Amino acid sequence: MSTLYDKIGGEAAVDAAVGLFYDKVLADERIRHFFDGLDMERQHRMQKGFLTFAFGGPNNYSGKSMAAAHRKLVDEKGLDDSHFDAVIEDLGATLVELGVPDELIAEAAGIAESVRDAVLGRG
Ligand code: HEM
Repeated sequence: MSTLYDKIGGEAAVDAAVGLFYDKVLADERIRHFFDGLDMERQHRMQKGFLTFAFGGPNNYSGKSMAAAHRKLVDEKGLDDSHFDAVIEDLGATLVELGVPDELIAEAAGIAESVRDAVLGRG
């Protein structure tokens, strides 16, 4: 059965989406401050890791848990649901621009939702 990742277009789609998504996140006044001062490599790890995950892609990510990766942001910078909502919105806008059908966008948002509590340190 083909996964959402395959349906969206696999790694090529992730690569196409990374640049667009990055521009939206950094232009988004609700969340851009979380990325201030991060080097490009870390930025890229976040964007690509986020998109691959949201597309249900191959789980090559071997870094920290979602909770550990975002703990400082929650504890020191007040990362909360409103910021999570903003990222999901930017993801949706990115995929609309790439011509991804609505039902696949909804699927990607659903996958991202599945780690909301972990990212926000609620378990
Ligand atoms: C589905 C939700 C999310 C996923 C799958 C995700 C994924 C990731 C991944 C894979 C990393 C890299 C961790 C590492 O290798 O060190 C990361 C780091 C990061 N994430 Fe997320 N993220 C999500 C939500 C968010 C949200 C809502 C924000 C802020 C608005 C955010 C901001 C960041 C930042 C700033 C880093 C870098 C932290 C650092 O390097 O110190 N993430 N995220």
